[in-house]
Amino acid sequence: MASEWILTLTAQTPTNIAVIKYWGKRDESLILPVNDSISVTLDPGHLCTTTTVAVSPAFEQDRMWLNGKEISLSGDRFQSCLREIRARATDVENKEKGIKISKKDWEKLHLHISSFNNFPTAAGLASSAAGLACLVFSLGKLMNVQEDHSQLSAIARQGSGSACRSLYGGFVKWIMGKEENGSDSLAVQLADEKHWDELVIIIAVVSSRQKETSSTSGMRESVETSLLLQHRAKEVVPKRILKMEEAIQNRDFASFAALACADSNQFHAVCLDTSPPIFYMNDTSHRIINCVEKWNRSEEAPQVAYTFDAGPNAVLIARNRKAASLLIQRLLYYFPPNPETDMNSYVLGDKSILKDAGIQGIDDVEALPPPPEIKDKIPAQKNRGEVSYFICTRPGRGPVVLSDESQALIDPKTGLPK
Ligand SMILES: Nc1ncnc2c1ncn2[C@@H]1O[C@H](COP(=O)(O)OP(=O)(O)OP(=O)(O)O)[C@@H](O)[C@H]1O
Ligand SMILES: C[C@@](O)(CCOP(=O)(O)OP(=O)(O)O)CC(=O)O
Repeated sequence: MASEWILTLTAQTPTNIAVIKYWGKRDESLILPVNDSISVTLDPGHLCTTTTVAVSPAFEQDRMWLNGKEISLSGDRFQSCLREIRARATDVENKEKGIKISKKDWEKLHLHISSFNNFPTAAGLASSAAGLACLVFSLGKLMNVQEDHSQLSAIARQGSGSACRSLYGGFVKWIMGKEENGSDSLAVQLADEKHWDELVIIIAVVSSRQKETSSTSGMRESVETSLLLQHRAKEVVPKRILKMEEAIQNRDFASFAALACADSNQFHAVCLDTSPPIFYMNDTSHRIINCVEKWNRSEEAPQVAYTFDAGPNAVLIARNRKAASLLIQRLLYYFPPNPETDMNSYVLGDKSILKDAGIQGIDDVEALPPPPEIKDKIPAQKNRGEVSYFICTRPGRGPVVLSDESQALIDPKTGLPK
């Protein structure tokens, strides 16, 4: 091997939102869950991680930069992913650059990794899921790993449980598996993103001051203290998984919404059943649930499903574009922005939903009438400034390699972040 070359690869990976939740591990170090879970992959056009991985004989150690800042790779989770993926590396040849790397070379070659999330990191938007999935996917491609996406998902799982579901687009199931070594605890695709492309997803990023308990420690405490978690894992989730798979296959929104809302509520009930109790949702989250429940009950069939992860942010799944535009009207009525806020920075992502709703500027928000389901009742309270911003998105595709050099985050000449 000549010593001056640098080989790079860039990939993009989506985040995902669980509609049947993963909460609780049976093995902490391998990250093996106590139940199956199901998620929807979110459109990477709006929420994604981009990661460039580089290898060179000139690199002296493995290094990583996240959003431009160097971070340590010494944690067990990063180390597990690096070890597992290196163990599966195969021969790589790049004729154009005259580079040949043999399977055994990978053991001594070091990596530089630069990653960027196009949405806030550690803000309850599952950056760890997209981030760890992207790390494993991009390294797998760079090292010519032959394993399929499900096998890669079992490696990403060891970085963060929910990351395994980001190896596929559309609707994904993480099968908990039975093996002690975790080899059968992996993700499979239930349906791709085109299967149910009417769905529209609106995320309400709720302003929150308090630092929440991390998912990792929260679920550890629930496993140790919550009897409801044991009941949920044994009796409730297995049946719900079957029903949710059926609802997705049949595009049965009424069942999908009932199951997703019930499962989110039960996950938060498990958090309350934990000792000491964990509070992830706040008053704003509860107000959003009320708004959706009230509206759904006033219609013949549910229009929107809600689900909340380990934080106060709401993920709202509307049955179609029409329902999404009626939803954004309601959300903006109850949660108008602070004065001086530019609508362009208050509603992000697919802004065409806003256009469908007839909202161009702040004046249109102020002029919104109360939703009909509260008509003739006590005027609804407005909660200005309780939501930081909304993101409009949809179910999206799985990881892809980006071949356009301009999207790479590492300079191919220096081996350092651009
Ligand atoms: N692009 C990335 N590449 C590698 N690791 C990442 C990346 N983005 C985030 N992470 C890891 O995930 C951690 C943040 O995870 P954390 O669970 O705190 O937040 P989150 O996933 O954004 O929110 P939540 O889990 O509440 O939805 C970061 O500190 C980092 O270790
Ligand atoms: C509430 C959840 O979002 C919990 C996600 O937990 P993480 O995957 O972040 O936890 P670790 O495996 O410890 O990294 C539900 C879900 O995504 O299924």
